[in-house]
Amino acid sequence: MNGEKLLEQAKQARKNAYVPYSNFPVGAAILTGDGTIVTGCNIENASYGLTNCAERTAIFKLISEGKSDIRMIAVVADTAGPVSPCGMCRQVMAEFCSPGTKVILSNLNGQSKETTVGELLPFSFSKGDLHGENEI
Ligand SMILES: O=c1ccn([C@H]2C[C@H](O)[C@@H](CO)O2)c(=O)[nH]1
Ligand SMILES: [Zn+2]
Repeated sequence: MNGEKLLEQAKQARKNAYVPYSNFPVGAAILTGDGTIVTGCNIENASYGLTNCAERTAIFKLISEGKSDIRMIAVVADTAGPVSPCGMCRQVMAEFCSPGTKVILSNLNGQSKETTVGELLPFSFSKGDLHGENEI
């Protein structure tokens, strides 16, 4: 499984997005160490703030299935350049990924950017901060 194939899965999941308010469907796909793929789409609500992004849908599905070991995340939307995950999703990625975990961001024209969770959210708040273990 490579980034291109994972992006294809994200594009498929994007078709399931529930976006009556923004009309901005987003798809995400996660690859784990054992080759499992879990996908997600954004799911909106009449109470706008309850919206769940595609990335968090995929991560929460994965965790709720008792899986972890995220190796790669792909995200796709109809943006001018590669889509850029929101801050909330970056924080959730930081919780369940390593700083080096690969993230492939793309648009529908095939413009894509490969980055990492650590690049997307440097100096993130984490478990260690709660327990007094992190130093600057
Ligand atoms: O990376 C992103 C950016 C935005 N959205 C969603 C949230 C909302 O449903 C819509 C517009 O912000 O796109 C995602 O799912 N992922
Ligand atoms: Zn988000």
